[in-house]
Parts: sequence; C-alpha cells; structure tokens
Amino acid sequence: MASSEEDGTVEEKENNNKKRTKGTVATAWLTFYNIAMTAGWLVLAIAMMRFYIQKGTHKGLYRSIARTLKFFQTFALLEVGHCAVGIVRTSVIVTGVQVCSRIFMVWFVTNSIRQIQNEESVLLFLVVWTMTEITRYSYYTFNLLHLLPYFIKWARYNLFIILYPLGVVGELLTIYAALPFVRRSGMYSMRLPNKYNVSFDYYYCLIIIMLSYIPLFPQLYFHMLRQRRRMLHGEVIVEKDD
Ligand SMILES: CCCCCCCCCCCCC[C@@H](O)CC(=O)SCCNC(=O)CCNC(=O)[C@H](O)C(C)(C)COP(=O)(O)OP(=O)(O)OC[C@H]1O[C@@H](n2cnc3c(N)ncnc32)[C@H](O)[C@@H]1OP(=O)(O)O
Repeated sequence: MASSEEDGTVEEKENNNKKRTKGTVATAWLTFYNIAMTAGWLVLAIAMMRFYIQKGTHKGLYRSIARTLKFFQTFALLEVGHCAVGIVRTSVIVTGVQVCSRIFMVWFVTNSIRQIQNEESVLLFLVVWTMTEITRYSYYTFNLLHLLPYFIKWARYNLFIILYPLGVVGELLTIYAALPFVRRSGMYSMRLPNKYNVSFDYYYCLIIIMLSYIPLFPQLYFHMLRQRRRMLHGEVIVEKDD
C-alpha cells in the first residue's frame, strides 16, 4: 500500500516535471518567435517609411518590401501549429482563417499580379497589417516576460476595432482590382478539354473568396471583441471548442 502510494507520488512528480519542462521549452520558443516576428514587422515598418520619405510615393513600395513581407507572413503559419499542439490557448480555426487569408493575399494575389502592386489598397492593407502585428507580437512578448506595459495591452485590444475593418477594405479592394487581369490572363485556371477532365476558374474562385469575407470576417471580429472584454474588463467568457 505504502509502496503504491510512493509510486503514485513518484509518477505525479515525473508528470509535473515533464509538464514544467514542456512549459519552459514552449515559453522559450514562443518568446523567441514573438521577438523575431516583432523585429520582422518593425523592419517592414522602417523600410516602408524610408521608401516613402526617399521616393515621395508608394509606387514601387510593394516590390521593395516583397521579400521580407513574404518571409514573415509565411512564417506566421507556425501560429496554426502553436494552437494545434496546444502551446497557445487559441482556436485553430480562428487562427487558420486569419493566417491563410493573409498568405493567400500575399502569394496568390499581390505577388502574382504585378499590375496591382501599386494600388492604394495594397498600401492600405500593408500599413494596417504592420501596425497590427507590431502591437500584437510585442504584446505577446512582453506578456510572456511578465513585463507588459498597460498601453501595449490597451493598443492590442483597441486598435483592431478600426484596423480590422480597414484591413478588410484594403484586401477586398485589392482582390477587386485583380479581377480584370485574372480574367484576361486566365492565370491559375484550367479550361476544358484537358487530360484531367477538370475545369477551374481562378476568376470565380476570387469572387467566392471575396464573398466568403461576409460570413467569416464578423466571426473573427466578434472573437476579438470577446477577447477585448475578457482582457480589458475581466469578463469570463466561455468559448465553444473547435
Ligand atoms: C485559402 C484562402 C482563404 C480565404 C479565406 C477568406 C477569409 C476571409 C475572412 C478573413 C478576414 C481577415 C482579414 C485580415 O487579414 C485583416 C487584418 O488582419 S487587418 C489588421 C487588423 N487585424 C487584427 O487586429 C487581427 C486580429 N486577429 C488576431 O489577433 C488573430 O489573428 C487572432 C487569431 C484572431 C487572435 O486571436 P487570439 O484568440 O489568439 O487572441 P489573443 O491575442 O487574445 O490570444 C489568446 C491567448 O493566446 C495567447 N497567444 C496567442 N498567440 C500567442 C503567441 N504567439 N505567443 C504567446 N501567446 C500567444 C495569448 O497570450 C492569449 O493567452 P491568455 O488567454 O492565456 O492570455
């Protein structure tokens, strides 16, 4: 009896040690990840400001920052992994939609269609994303280090109220501007007849993606409003599991 109790205690201790090690490793990784992402988006902000000060126009700005933007936005895919393995308490679906829609905007719209890269709408979403991500990643970093200044917390849970809709407007206007070029070039499309007997029209795919913002964006926005109430006003909110 005594020995089984002792065994139980040893097992419990081992489990606690494992959890602590996993917790320490996860915290170290997340701290590194968030510092790297804050730095990446700060580099982008400085590059955009320098470009604008030197050239006095936004034309050519996308090309000048494309490589850095693609790297850091694609790196954000790891966030879906963080939720999936449970090291951050966020929904895989909410994070997945947010990250995938950004990656889609970067790789399959802005980067693929040169003719739209100088649109004002591209500048709009670039500025909005940059402001959001500097705030968000610095919030996570300071929070993990237990050094969070209130103004960063305030900015994280207030700026999105304006920035989120502005970002969506920038993204939708950019996709809209891309439509004529996609239709004319037939890019990423497969017309029948072909050896696979499959037809795909990227033009209509873009229209469907634009329409999908109608049901999906409000869910992301209301999720953030709930987070805001929880973080700034201490409300206890029970969210449904994925
Ligand atoms: C393939 C084609 C796809 C086409 C799809 C079409 C989709 C259409 C709709 C999509 C519209 C998106 C538009 C969008 O791109 C526009 C913009 O982004 S504009 C800029 C404004 N944007 C924002 O403000 C973004 C707001 N969104 C987010 O912050 C995140 O994406 C979101 C996943 C929504 C965040 O939610 P989350 O639940 O993570 O909130 P919290 O930040 O409060 O975090 C919750 C807890 O998790 C901890 N956490 C999360 N991440 C980390 C991390 N990296 N490191 C450490 N800790 C982390 C956080 O601290 C919280 O923990 P706790 O509760 O313990 O305090």
